[in-house]
Amino acid sequence: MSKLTGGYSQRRPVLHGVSITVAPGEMVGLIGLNGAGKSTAIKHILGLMVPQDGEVRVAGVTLEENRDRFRSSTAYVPEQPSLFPNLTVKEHLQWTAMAYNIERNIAVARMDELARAFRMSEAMNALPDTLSKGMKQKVMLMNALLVSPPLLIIDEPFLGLDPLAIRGLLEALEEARAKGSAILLSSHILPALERRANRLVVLHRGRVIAEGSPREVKAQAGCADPDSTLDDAFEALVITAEGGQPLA
Ligand SMILES: Nc1ncnc2c1ncn2[C@@H]1O[C@H](COP(=O)(O)OP(=O)(O)OP(=O)(O)O)[C@@H](O)[C@H]1O
Repeated sequence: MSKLTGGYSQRRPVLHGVSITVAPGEMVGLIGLNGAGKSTAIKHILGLMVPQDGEVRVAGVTLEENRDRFRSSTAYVPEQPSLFPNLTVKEHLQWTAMAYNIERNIAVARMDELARAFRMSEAMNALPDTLSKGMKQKVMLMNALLVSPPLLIIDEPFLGLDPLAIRGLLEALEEARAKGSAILLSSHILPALERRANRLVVLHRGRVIAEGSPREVKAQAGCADPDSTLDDAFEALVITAEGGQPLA
């Protein structure tokens, strides 16, 4: 998105001239306090909200220029899993494979790989109601990774996942990234982003207050100490943006 201003009312925009770029083969972490504007930015990128100013381009096109290309180039995993109650895990994946015209052999091999990566092999014939919260989230992630679209947007993927699932997810994302997917990850779990994201965008009150590699963001925050963490840097950036006031 480029110089985007937008929100829920014309009079009080939530985003003010926000630019976020995610290049193919790049994993970008979107971070910010509750209410900073992350979900609003994601809704604009998905074409669910109309910008007041600026534009969103996905795979080179705006929604108005090419609706099909814009929409089919993105897979989105929301924070709250939403699954079909009457479809098993495997049927969800088969349905996705069909909807996205993935060749049968490739889909079957990929489903096996994903089931192993997320330790879901034994749950493939289960219905959503019988799965734990984290397992439902895994099904959402497996569906998105099966499609492996040009742009993958994931909202707070780590909550509810056990440590091995987080590792499985990060490895699967790394693989998607290496194959050329652009990945935008919105999360409050900064250590995972610090280790894995190529770039970070820090949003505060609807504005980008820092951007760059984790190391660059720490430098922008004035965190010179090599032991300082991204959490330290984030706190320093927000305090500076608030004019030096301690956070309430
Ligand atoms: N449907 C809505 N109608 C009106 N205002 C909204 C709506 N959704 C969010 N907002 C407002 O927009 C601002 C940004 O909210 P947003 O959900 O984008 O934040 P966020 O960074 O995703 O926060 P969180 O980390 O809590 O998910 C907040 O001030 C919020 O109150």
